[in-house]
Amino acid sequence: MEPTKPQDRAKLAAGRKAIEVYLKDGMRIGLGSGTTSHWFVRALGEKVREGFDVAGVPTSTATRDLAIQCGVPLLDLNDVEELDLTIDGADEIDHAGRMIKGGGACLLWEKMVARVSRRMVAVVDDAKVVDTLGKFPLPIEVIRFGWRSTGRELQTLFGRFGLGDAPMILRGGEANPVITDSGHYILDWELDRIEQPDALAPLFNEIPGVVEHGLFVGIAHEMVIGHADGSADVVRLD
Ligand SMILES: O=C(CO)[C@H](O)[C@H](O)COP(=O)(O)O
Repeated sequence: MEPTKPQDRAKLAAGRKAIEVYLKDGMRIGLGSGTTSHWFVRALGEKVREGFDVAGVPTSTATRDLAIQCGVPLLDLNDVEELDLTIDGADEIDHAGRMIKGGGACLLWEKMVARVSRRMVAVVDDAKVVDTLGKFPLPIEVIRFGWRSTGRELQTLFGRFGLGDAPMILRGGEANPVITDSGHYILDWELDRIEQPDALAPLFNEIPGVVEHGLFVGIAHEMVIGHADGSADVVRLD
């Protein structure tokens, strides 16, 4: 079914363009999460029905379920040394291809799958492209044990970058916290402007309790930017 909302039409345009430009018979593909990636997965299902031999590693249980519904054959990441390509969305992307991801709480699997992919293509609607990352709250996946303590360490780290005022927000709230596919919590950080994403990104994983963070730097090779009129631009980043 064709979407009616302009942003959804832009997401569909990006997903379709990704199929047109990148998909080749025989490919093994990382299947991203979120609504934009899901347009891609649906379009991939159509290709499978046309006879394409493709298979994918899903980056969330939601994408796994959709892929099964669409008839896209699945692979286990354990059995894959390298993927040809990952197609995945983003919550924000700057002109250098640095991204904030994890709005759908899937950042851990998304980063693991992107890492084993020869190429990673970000599919976004044009509202996601920004000059400076940070308006979208940065998601950080933490283990449940001592999550406040981990959060305080994160606050200290942000303070070193002049970002120390952001409150600690547990996604879903304490009464009903969001639990990721791997059983963790998400802390969302309203940082407003992340001026030094490259310097900040490697420091999160030094904090015990942090499982993964939603800054994806040096990961995307290309981006496909969809527009509500159905057109889409391909931007190469390397
Ligand atoms: O990172 C993600 C999920 O963890 C998604 O790629 C991101 O949230 C974009 O989603 P959408 O395509 O629905 O806007």
